[in-house]
Amino acid sequence: MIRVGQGFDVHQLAEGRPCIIGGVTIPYERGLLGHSDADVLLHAISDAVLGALGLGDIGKHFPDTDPAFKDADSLKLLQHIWGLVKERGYKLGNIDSTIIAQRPKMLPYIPQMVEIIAGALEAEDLSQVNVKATTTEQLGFTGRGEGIAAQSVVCLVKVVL
Ligand SMILES: Nc1ccn([C@@H]2O[C@H](COP(=O)(O)O)[C@@H](O)[C@H]2O)c(=O)n1
Ligand SMILES: C[C@@]1(CO)OP(=O)(O)OP(=O)(O)OC[C@H]1O
Repeated sequence: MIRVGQGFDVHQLAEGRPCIIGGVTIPYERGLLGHSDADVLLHAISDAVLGALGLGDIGKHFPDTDPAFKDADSLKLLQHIWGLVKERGYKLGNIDSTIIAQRPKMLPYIPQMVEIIAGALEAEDLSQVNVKATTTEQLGFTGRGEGIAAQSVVCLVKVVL
């Protein structure tokens, strides 16, 4: 038995904020704005995992009106969600994600993101976790550098005992 989910998220780029993507703090002149640390990639992954379980979305579990999640570490939110996966007897099949950003250049940071995501999702092998990046060729809000988007698709596999 497998279950598949997809997630998509967008955060605005703003001055005076750290640029945290996939759990990695990337040196950049601006960062992502949100109620939490605004880790757009971990949010897309969280939504993909919740979608696979039929459990709604990240805002349902961690409302952006709740002060408890102000500046929350999105890795901790994902780890909590992964607990729900394990409770239901699933493990990671594979996950594939794309960061949509004109800048900064993500490629140097992707191996570290993969390690962090693989840790949170308890992957048996790093090949189960793929992260890609693309520009939008200077088109649209991502192309103008107004924000960064991310999308993710996950496959969960029922653990056979
Ligand atoms: N923010 C980004 C965007 C892209 N990359 C890498 O560059 C490659 C080419 O991007 P195009 O949008 O021109 O197709 C892409 O495949 C990524 O490897 C990146 O590192 N950071
Ligand atoms: C993560 C949460 C909660 O702190 O806040 P944001 O960082 O604003 O992120 P978003 O992807 O808009 O929605 C989920 C929120 O509930």
